[in-house]
Amino acid sequence: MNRSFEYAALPMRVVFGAGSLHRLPEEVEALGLRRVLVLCGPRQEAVGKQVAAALGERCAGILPEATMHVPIEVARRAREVAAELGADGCVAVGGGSAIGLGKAIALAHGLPVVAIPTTYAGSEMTPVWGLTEDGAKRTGRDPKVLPVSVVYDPSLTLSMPVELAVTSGINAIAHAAEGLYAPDASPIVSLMAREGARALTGALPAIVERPDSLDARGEALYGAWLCGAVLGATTMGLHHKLCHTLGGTLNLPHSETHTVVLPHVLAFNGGSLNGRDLWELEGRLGAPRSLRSLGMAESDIDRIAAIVADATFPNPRPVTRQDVGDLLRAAWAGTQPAD
Ligand SMILES: NC(=O)C1=CN([C@@H]2O[C@H](COP(=O)(O)OP(=O)(O)OC[C@H]3O[C@@H](n4cnc5c(N)ncnc54)[C@H](O)[C@@H]3O)[C@@H](O)[C@H]2O)C=CC1
Ligand SMILES: O=C(O)/C=C\C(=O)CC(=O)O
Repeated sequence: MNRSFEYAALPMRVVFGAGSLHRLPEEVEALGLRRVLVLCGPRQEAVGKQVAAALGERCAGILPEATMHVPIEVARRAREVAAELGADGCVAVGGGSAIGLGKAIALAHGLPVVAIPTTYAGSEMTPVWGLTEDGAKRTGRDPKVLPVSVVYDPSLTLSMPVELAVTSGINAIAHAAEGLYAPDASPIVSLMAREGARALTGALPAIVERPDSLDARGEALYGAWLCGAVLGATTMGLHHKLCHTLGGTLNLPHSETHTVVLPHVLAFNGGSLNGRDLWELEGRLGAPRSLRSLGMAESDIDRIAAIVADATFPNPRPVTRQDVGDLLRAAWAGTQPAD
């Protein structure tokens, strides 16, 4: 075989294991940080306080205002708070929204981010930032938003509702699926993608059956780490472009949108993960399978199809406006994807 690829390892530390939250103070100390701002979502203020307590006098304050898709107003306020407090870094605890808020501060002020992920979204492993302004989501890559240290503690994911664990796990599988056919894929990325998808497809049914299983939660978080690393290393295609547009333009929920759309994109693109199999797995896991059930109006389909078809992104198969419209109509109605 005539192999040809490029691969750049991202500079970051990972600490993984149940109970590893207790390693946070030494991570922060090793970075030389003295006044960190703790970021979390309003529904996770308790875990934000737990993190602040672990940090002791190194915590400058808590901002429990992380919001999905990082609205620009929320980003601006967080940047102001960080500056007012004289913060020299951020600790973001939560899902992609909390970590995204840390990245928004890093993008403007260059403060290092330590991430403690509590979902499987994978933002902690990427130099990708996202901001939503005037109904449109912009994303970009910048090395300064890549978290410098990531503490994965599966025990912090036990509180994640099973419904979110399922959709967030499928969000992670989406990174693996598109990483496998990305133009900048490489052998190490493909290994991570296959192993991440394997871990998650095994762990999600186990979580549904036994939500309190730390082993299953740990296996899912391990898979999420790998899939997040795939997202960080490759350029995503049609699936991620569709989900960004649906999320940023219509404010649809992130992981649920990924869950509904992915089987249809896989059926369209082909590739090594099968869309029909995933759709059937989603049915067994009780996951949402229609955009209609997420609140999308049918009348928005053509508008989203036009935005996506006019955008530039790599994809293994060329995409027309008609293709995107047909795909969205099937995902909106929740019909079984084509074989
Ligand atoms: N820049 C990047 O590389 C990436 C960015 N993202 C962004 O992240 C956002 C979505 O992140 P998600 O993690 O899907 O959602 P999220 O961070 O908004 O979390 C969803 C809800 O679940 C709660 N939650 C999270 N973990 C929990 C736990 N363990 N127990 C109980 N409640 C918990 C949160 O507080 C929130 O209310 C989107 O804005 C998306 O664009 C997602 C993936 C990668
Ligand atoms: O939208 C962002 O903030 C950046 C990337 C992602 O959300 C990746 C994804 O769609 O899961």
